[in-house]
Amino acid sequence: MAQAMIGVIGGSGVYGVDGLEGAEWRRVESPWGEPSDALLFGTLGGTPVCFLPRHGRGHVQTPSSINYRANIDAMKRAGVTDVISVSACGSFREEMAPGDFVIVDQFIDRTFARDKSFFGPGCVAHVSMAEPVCPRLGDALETAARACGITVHRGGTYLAMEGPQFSSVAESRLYKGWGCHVIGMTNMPEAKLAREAELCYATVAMVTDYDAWHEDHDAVDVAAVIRVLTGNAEKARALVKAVVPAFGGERAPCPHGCDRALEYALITQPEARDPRALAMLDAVAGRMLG
Ligand SMILES: CSC[C@H]1O[C@H](OP(=O)(O)O)[C@H](O)[C@@H]1O
Ligand SMILES: Nc1ncnc2[nH]cnc12
Repeated sequence: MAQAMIGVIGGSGVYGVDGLEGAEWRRVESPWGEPSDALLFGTLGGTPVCFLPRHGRGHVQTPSSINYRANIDAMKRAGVTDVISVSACGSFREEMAPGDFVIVDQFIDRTFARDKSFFGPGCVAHVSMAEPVCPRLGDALETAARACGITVHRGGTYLAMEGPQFSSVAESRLYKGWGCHVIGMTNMPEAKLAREAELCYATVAMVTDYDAWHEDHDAVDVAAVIRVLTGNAEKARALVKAVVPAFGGERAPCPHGCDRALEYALITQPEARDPRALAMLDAVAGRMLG
């Protein structure tokens, strides 16, 4: 049985980890290009942690310019087993109010200007995204959030939009009508790539606003997001500090199969695989490709 290493991808407002012991920023090279930043390594209560600011320090990457493949590959390469994605979001539900956290369990991917797979010509794979979020990681996050006194909702659908502009009123009403719970710009293709890399993945979506559908609230703008973000970010850092020690010691394989996602996904015949494609997949799929 292996030891867990928890990867934390910090979104808007979350640019570090509280109480990280032995903290050290280290660049991780990836064949997929430049990750958003160096990775911050350390331990929390003895459990290894690796933190990556999704937009880079200083928030320099847009949702569309983030190299999601390099970010996930770098984490996999560094030994991460579980990814906690911390993300600001708008809400389509009255009861999911600014300041609340949502542990989402579904995504609708409306992004269109991003590289979405590690696989392609020369090595084709189709992983299941039916259940994109790891319930074991979600359980740990829910328990830790409640222990921290955070108002947390379990389950919800996150609509990933391309951005960087926010939605129109018509779009916001449309997504609400589709049954979505929250909206953001970054969790896709991040969640798809984490699944391809056989990493457990869960999102803590921190509500900052009611997007543009709510008649009693102004449509979202960055100033409104930032007003709520500061408090949310403090709660998120407390949550990370509380959840990581739950992963200490030896750990059983994922009961939901996240760590074996490629087992029935690769379809290119071994003799037809392109060695150049395989070389790029050494970290993500080395377990399966030998
Ligand atoms: C600063 S508001 C819009 C911005 O915030 C969210 O980022 P993240 O998911 O990284 O927290 C949203 O997706 C947009 O990128
Ligand atoms: N309303 C919203 N739409 C997209 N991304 C967001 N991030 C925070 N609030 C958002």
